[in-house]
Amino acid sequence: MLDYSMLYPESTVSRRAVSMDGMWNFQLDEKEEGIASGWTEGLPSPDSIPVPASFQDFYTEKDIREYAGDFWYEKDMFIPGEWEGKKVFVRFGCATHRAEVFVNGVKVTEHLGGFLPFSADVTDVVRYNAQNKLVVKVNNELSVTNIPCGTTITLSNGKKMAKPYFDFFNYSGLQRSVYLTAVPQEYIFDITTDYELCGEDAKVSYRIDTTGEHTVLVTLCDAEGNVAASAQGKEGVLDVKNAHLWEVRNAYLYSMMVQITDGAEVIDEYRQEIGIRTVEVKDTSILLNGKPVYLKGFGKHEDSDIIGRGFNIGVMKRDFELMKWIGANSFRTSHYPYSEEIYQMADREGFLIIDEVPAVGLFESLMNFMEASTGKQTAFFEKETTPELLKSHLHALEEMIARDKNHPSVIAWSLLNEPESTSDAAVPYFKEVFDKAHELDVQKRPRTFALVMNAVPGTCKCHQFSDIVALNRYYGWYVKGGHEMMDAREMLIKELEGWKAMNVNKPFIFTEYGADTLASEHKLPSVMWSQEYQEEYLKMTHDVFDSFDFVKGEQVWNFADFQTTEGIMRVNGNKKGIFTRQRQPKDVAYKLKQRWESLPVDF
Ligand SMILES: CCCN1C[C@@H](O)[C@H](O)[C@@H](C(=O)O)C1
Repeated sequence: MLDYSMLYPESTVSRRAVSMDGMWNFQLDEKEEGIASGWTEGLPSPDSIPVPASFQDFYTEKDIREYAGDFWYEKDMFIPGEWEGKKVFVRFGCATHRAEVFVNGVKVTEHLGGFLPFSADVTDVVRYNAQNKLVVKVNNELSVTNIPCGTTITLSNGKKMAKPYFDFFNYSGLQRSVYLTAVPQEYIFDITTDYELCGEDAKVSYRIDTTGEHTVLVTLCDAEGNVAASAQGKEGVLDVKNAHLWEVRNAYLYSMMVQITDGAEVIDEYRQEIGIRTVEVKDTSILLNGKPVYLKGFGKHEDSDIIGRGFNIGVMKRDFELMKWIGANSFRTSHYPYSEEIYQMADREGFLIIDEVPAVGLFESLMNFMEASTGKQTAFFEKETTPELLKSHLHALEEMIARDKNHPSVIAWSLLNEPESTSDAAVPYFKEVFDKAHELDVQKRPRTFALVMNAVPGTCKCHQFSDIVALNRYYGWYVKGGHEMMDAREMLIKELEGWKAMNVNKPFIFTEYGADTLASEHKLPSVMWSQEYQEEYLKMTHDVFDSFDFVKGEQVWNFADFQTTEGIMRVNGNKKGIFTRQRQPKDVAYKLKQRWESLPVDF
């Protein structure tokens, strides 16, 4: 069990959640002098910067964009007198990739992992009815002992630089909202739900974790506010008659009200939206509420102009409108858990999410997938650092499942992305990760990982752990691109024939396939990077998918163009988007819309 609650910050009759978003003081600490120089009491010569946001794209200096090392944030926070007697926390949506938190000069917590929330209990260090000094030291260096993996080099001028083992920019900072929260001394710590369908009715099993022993009441209301069921006790089952199920692209949310009571007094109260649905794998089908579903959608990134990987509520709204327009029903949170608000929106809009832990870059090379496409074998999991990496990986997995477990939109866990999975050493590592996910998730959702290109029939030693086999494949781009596409098609068919011959009897989905495309490029006949080529590539790939009945999902890489490190393979970022980074359609979006709107519903 984590030592901080993962419940989303909410104000209720017993709680307060105050946003600290806005301009914060900010200062780089290239000499790593901050601790010794007393920055924990306040920054000596700060700039000011928005939170939530990555810091890299605000400035004009390349040294700042490429900065790797320590950097500090500072914010004054007023703690009202009426909070005295409650427990007071500072809750970070994330701090990328690690943080130490100080209040009034006292260290209150630290956290490793850049894409999940954590809280600092500041009850005993704050002054009430007064301003308090919050200072956060963040560090964005990469290594092979934390996820996502990479390394940090030192340039000839002594400056550090991140070298990711992954294909997205190492944006960092306080990239999600920060809240000041107050809860009663006895409060609701966690809520866990599970579902069973019984004809027209449903059973909602629940467990409520609190910090005390008073009575717990649970009331489930339908969307009209009518009580659908209620129960007393920290664990129980709510019998819901004529349950209105949560369906793909046809969401229905109930409101679960949880109260800790002492007679008529409400000690703590928290409300969470839930969707009654089941998800399971049966043979080669993915079943939602017992009915087969075919995943249509994307690999995405939390990525946009100016604020980088900062949570952008407007981009979130536009992305969902575009996904509805194009006929998608799902996306993978490649390659890290996204902001909570995105899952809340998917719950409301009826989108299916494959929730991915930031285990990317677990392959022994900088351009990992390029090495993989050459069949290069690496013993990534035989390093002496592997045990420490596994510890970080399992902790991030525990946080992700604790945070996202009650979202009806989350239908599967992606536990690694393009790891090295062809060596014997990978097998025990994968077993630990997959077993942990099964143990932590009361709903026992399907588990998967994205197979990199050298993980094919006969070489991959780890797809045995997957409930859904997810393939990242680029036949026609990284392999046999251009006029050789006819041979790429044959290679894709050959691989799928190979999987078919293995009688894996699991659903296969493509979690990546795509072609870099400049929205400015038209060419007849086509050439790679032209809009015409992206269309030809997707048509070839889809035609092959349609001839294998165990293919149960297609998630194009990528929803939108996104920022990567600079290099000879990237034109100011990855251009495989169906939409531009500014969320405007490339020509192929209209073809994809036609395909997805014409695909049969049942598979
Ligand atoms: C084996 C494919 C790996 N895949 C990872 C993803 O993060 C990259 O952006 C993508 C690409 O190269 O476009 C390749």
